Amino acid sequence: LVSCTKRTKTPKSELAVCRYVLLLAELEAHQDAWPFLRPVKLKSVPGYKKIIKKPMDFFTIKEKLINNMYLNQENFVIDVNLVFDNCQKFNEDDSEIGRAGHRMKRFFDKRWTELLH
Ligand SMILES: Cn1cc(C(=O)NCCN2CCCC2)ccc1=O
Repeated sequence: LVSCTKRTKTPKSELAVCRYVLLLAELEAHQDAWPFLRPVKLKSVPGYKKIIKKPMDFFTIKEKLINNMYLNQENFVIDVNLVFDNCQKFNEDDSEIGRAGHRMKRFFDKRWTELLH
C-alpha cells in the first residue's frame, strides 16, 4: 500500500488512494457502520442471496483497496454506493438497518465532496 504519511510529492493516483484509505477509515469508525463492516452472512439472512446480486461491504472494499484493485476513483465510489444501494433494496427505509444506511450514505456523500476540494 502507498505510504500515506510520506511527505514527499506523490503522483496523483497515490494521493487518490490515500483519500480512499482515509475515507474508508472514517466510514468504518462511524457509529452507524455496524451493518456494513463485514459481508452479510448469506446463510443467516433469509432472501439476501436471492435479492442482492452483488453484495458489498466495507471490509471487502478495504481488501480491494489494499490489493490495488481500484484502478480509478470511479470504481471505489461504485463499490461504496453498492453497499448503500443494496441496503435500500433489502431493508425498509423505516428500519434499524435502513436508517443506518441512509445516515451512512449522507455521511459518505458529504465527506467525498469535501475531500475533492
Ligand atoms: C447490510 N445488512 C446487514 C444485515 C445484517 O444482519 N448484518 C449483520 C449485523 N451483525 C449483527 C451483529 C454484528 C453485526 C442484514 C441486512 C442488510 O442489508
